Amino acid sequence: MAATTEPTVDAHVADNAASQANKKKKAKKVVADNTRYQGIEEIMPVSIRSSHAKGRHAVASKDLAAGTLVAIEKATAMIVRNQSFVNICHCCLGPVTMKTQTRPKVDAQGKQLEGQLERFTVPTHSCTKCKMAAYCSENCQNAHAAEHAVQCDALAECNKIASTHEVPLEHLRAVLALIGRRTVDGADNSKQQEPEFAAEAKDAKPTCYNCVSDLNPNRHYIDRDSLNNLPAALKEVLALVPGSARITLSEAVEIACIFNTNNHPLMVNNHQVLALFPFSSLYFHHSCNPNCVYIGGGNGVLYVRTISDVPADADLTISYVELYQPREQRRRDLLLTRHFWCKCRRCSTLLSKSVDRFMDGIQCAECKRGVMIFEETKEVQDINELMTDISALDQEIQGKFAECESCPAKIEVTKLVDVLKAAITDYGAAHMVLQQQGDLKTARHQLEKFVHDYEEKHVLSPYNAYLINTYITLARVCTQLGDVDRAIRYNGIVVERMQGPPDCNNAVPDNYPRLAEYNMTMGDMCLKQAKKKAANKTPVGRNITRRYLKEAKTSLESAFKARSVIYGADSPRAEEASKMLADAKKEYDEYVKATEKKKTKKQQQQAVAPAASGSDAQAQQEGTASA
Ligand SMILES: C[S@+](CC[C@H](N)C(=O)[O-])C[C@H]1O[C@@H](n2cnc3c(N)ncnc32)[C@H](O)[C@@H]1O
Repeated sequence: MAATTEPTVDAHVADNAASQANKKKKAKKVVADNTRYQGIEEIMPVSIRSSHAKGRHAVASKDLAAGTLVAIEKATAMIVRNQSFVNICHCCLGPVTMKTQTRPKVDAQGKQLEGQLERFTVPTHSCTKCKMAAYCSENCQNAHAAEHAVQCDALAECNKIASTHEVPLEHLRAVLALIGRRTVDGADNSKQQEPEFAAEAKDAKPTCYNCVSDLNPNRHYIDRDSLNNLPAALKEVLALVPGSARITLSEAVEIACIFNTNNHPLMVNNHQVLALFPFSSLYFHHSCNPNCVYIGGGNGVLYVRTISDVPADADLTISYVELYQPREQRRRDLLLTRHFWCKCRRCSTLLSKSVDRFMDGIQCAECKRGVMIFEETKEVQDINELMTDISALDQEIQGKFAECESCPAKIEVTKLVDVLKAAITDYGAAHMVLQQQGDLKTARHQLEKFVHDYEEKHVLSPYNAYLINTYITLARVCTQLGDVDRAIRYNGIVVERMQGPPDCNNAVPDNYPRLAEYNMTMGDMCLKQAKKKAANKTPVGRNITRRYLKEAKTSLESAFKARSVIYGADSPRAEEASKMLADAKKEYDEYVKATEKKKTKKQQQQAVAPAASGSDAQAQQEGTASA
């Protein structure tokens, strides 16, 4: 991979087509070599395998309990996303502090306004030359210096180059970040490197640059416009990289596609980071019913943990997309972002036999119980085809009927598709009010109307993903509007339905991170609301308080269990859930005790009262008698 003579952009595009075709042919014959990655087997309970059918993949080396750590990997390269650019450190992802400065004020034409100054904020530590890297401290800036030095001149021009060639800025930044890694690894001196695996995050070293070329760029799936413009943009970028660190244009395009296809988004304090973890991307395949999760820690470290018990030899899988979506939506998301058509077991099962039918389906207008679905069979091979060939679906459904699974009713598939299309349009319109106008009250009204039109009128299955996603938004909107009782009700619907119908429930896996967070929110809201409602001493008030406290306990118990599995029993997130659970239990026990005490006192009084009135009567009688 050493620097060689630069090919022209056109030659590069032609080369690509040929090398892609060759690679496709080769891929069928060659079983990948795992040697470079075998070190992981010594420290983690995984076996790494390679086969014609699955390519490289990881399996459990023994029976694993839910919550077992199966990999720790530090990113080869990461980029803080454009919108969070100055918020988190480009070295360790810690928070960046800002300082205020002043500068001469200018008018709309850029003319300096005499004697007028304006204040603006900049990161306390940043590269003053390119202004494209922010840090949390001087230490981090120094630690990143060698990696940054080879990128600095190019980063300074990146914005301009990206907009001239109409390519995403992040594609260019990703290539530069990888060039930075390659330099500090010493790969520019053709040094052979091996990935070093660690059992603890503190010992993890970034996976070396050389492993990047093992990843699949899935170039034929990337949208043609950005792929066509990329070589010219990267050519300009490479010209600004110091000669010793420079790579060939072909290699730059290849690693841009690899980063684009294989990066994992990490959320760090609500800021998004894109990071490349070659080992995890290579060996943990995607499944829509995964048995592992990946969790991004600070410092660009990725943890992979089992979320269910996994028997020895079973494939270890993670999900690259949001799971509570209709199957076709998940597949399209994967095609757009990861550039492959999902063939996991869940997606390969007939829709009519899968829990997916509820998320996709409409409700039978006759019996108002059964779901009706359209069994879509067409595999989309190419993203460009997906964008352009909308008539394919129309042709496929002509003259077909969908049957109700509970009664003999049938409808034309074209009508079923019309219902779904209308639901998607209305769903989009209701959410648009929120996004564009930010008007919470109107948005709530629209979202509740969607629920009324599609659930209460029995149009969509109650488990349909558009309905659940509407409840998710409604819970958030009601919280913002201060209607906590309603927010609790909507959040409760989400928690209950997200697991799928009772007799068919693995719409999301056990210990699914999003579900854990909805349980956490539920527990938090119920606990706070119960404390407020406790002031209401009427029987109704007491009932509500007790119900909320009970709900808080149940939700927090689930959240604590799930967070311990997902993040580890000693993680700060599990600890937070444990503290809240202890608080909920204490509040519940004390409330029950206090109300029981009151009840007993009242009962005693009531028990004494008839006796007292009895003796009064007797006394009266006696009195009368004595009188
Ligand atoms: C780089 S990794 C896996 C490594 C791959 N097995 C190999 O040896 O090159 C991700 C790639 O595996 C394939 N893949 C993973 N999960 C898949 C799934 N559920 N359905 C179809 N292909 C999948 C896709 O081609 C994807 O781009």
